[in-house]
Amino acid sequence: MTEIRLTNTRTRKKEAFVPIDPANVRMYLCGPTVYDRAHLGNARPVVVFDVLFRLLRHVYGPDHVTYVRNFTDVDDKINATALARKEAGAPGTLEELIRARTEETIGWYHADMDALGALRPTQEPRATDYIGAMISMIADLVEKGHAYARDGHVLFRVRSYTEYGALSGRSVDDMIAGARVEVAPFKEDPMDFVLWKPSDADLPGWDSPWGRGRPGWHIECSAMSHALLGASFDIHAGGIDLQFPHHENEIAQSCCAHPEGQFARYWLHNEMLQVEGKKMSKSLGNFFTVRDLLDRGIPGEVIRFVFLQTHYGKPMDWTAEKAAQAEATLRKWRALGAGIDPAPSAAPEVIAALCDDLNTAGAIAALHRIADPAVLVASARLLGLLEAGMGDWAAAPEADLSDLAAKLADLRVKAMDTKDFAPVDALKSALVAAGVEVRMSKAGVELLPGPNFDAAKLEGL
Ligand SMILES: Nc1ncnc2c1ncn2[C@@H]1O[C@H](COP(=O)(O)OP(=O)(O)OP(=O)(O)O)[C@@H](O)[C@H]1O
Ligand SMILES: [Zn+2]
Repeated sequence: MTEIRLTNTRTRKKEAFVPIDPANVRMYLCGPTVYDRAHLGNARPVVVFDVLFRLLRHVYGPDHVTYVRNFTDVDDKINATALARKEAGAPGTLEELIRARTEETIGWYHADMDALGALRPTQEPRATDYIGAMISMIADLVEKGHAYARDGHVLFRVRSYTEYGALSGRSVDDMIAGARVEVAPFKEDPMDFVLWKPSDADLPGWDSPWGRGRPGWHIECSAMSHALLGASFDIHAGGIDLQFPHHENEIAQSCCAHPEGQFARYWLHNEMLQVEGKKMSKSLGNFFTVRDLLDRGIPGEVIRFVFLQTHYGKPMDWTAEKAAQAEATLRKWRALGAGIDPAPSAAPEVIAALCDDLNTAGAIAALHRIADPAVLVASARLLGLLEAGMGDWAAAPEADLSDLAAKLADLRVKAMDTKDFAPVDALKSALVAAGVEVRMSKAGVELLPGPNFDAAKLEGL
C-alpha cells in the first residue's frame, strides 16, 4: 500500500502514517465558530485538509475514511453578534436571533467552501447537539480530580495533567510567564481553563450539576471527537494558531477523561494566511472574506489553486499576481482537458508528491509535466482541481487586456514627445478604477486583472 508521510506536530517529525484501522481512517478538524462569514484565512485549513481527505480516500478507499469537522454554534462571539442585532432593533428573542445567525452562517459557510471545491466532511456535528456529552465528560473530569467547580464555573486543573504542554513543547511555568492567561478569583491556578460557565437568564444555557450554564470552547471538540471518532483516532488537524491553548486543552481533557485511549495520534497544523506579515484575522481587522473574492469574479478553483501552490506548513499571502497566474494555468489545462474522460488513475508522480507530507506545490509542478490530457485531469482531481462541476468560469472569455496595454504604451510614447502626460494618466486611472493592476516599466506596459477587476468598466476605453 502507498505510504503516506506526515509531519506530526506532536513529535515534530515527518512520520509514516499508520492508521489504527485501515478500514476506518479517522480525522477531526476544528471547524468554524459560526457568527460571521469565513475570511480567506479560515478557508486555508478547509482546502488543505480537503486534499488530505481526498488522498486518504484514494489510498484507503472512499468508504474507509471518516472526516469530522464541527460547527461551534455556542460561543460568546455569537451571543455578542446577536445581542448587537437585538439592540439595533431586530425582531425576535435573543435565542431566536442567535439561532437565526448560526443557521445563516452555516449556510454561507457551506456555499463558500463548496465554491472552493471542498468535499463535505462525513460528519459536521454542531456543538449544541452535544451538550449532554460535554456535561458527562466534565462530570467525569471532576470525579477524577482533574476539574473543580467554583462559583458556577467548572475549571480544568492543568497541574493535574503532567503531560500538559507536550504538543507545543512548552512547560506550564513558561506558559504562565509568557501567555496572557486570565487570572480570576474562582481559579486555583492562573493556567486553569474553563470547562463550564454560568449563563445569565437572557443568555443561552443548559441545566447542569453546576447550575444553568454553557460549555467552554475547548470541551466542545473533546466531546464531539469522542462521540464520533472514539477515544483514539488517527489525525487531528487545525491551524497553527490553535496549537496553544486550544489543542493542548483538548488533549488534557480527552486524555484525562479517557485514559484508555490515546486521543489523536497525528497532529497536523497549517500555517497562517498572512497580510503584510501578520495573520489574517477578524480581531486585527486585516481580512477579506471568501465571498468578497467570489463576488469579484475570482473563481473558487483559482483560490484553491493559489492555496495549494504553497506547502501547508509555510505562511503565505494572497496576491493578485498569484491569482492571475493560477487562472491562466487553469484555463490552459481546462482547454486541454475539455470533453476528455479522465484516465482511470492519477499519475504516480502526483500521488508520490501528495504522499510526501502533502507536497501540493510538488504535485502541481508534476501536473505541468503531464502531456496526456486524460492523465492530467485524473491527477488534478486528486487535488480537487479540474473537477467537472467547477469549470463554468473557464468557459467565459478571458479578459483581453492586450489592446489596452498597447494603447497605453502608445500614449506613453506620444507623451514623451509632447510632454503632456494627461492622456496617459487618464487611461491609467480608468484602468485602476476597473480593478486592473497597471505596471509600467522601461520594458513595457503590463496589465493584470486584480481582485477587484470589473470588465464592464473597461467599456469605452
Ligand atoms: N489567517 C489564517 N490562516 C490560516 N488559517 C486560519 C487563519 N485564521 C484562522 N484560521 C483557522 O480557521 C479555522 C477557524 O477558526 P475560528 O473560527 O476560530 O476563526 P476566527 O475566530 O474567525 O479567527 P480569527 O479571530 O483568528 O480571525 C481554525 O482552524 C483556524 O486555525
Ligand atoms: Zn477544536
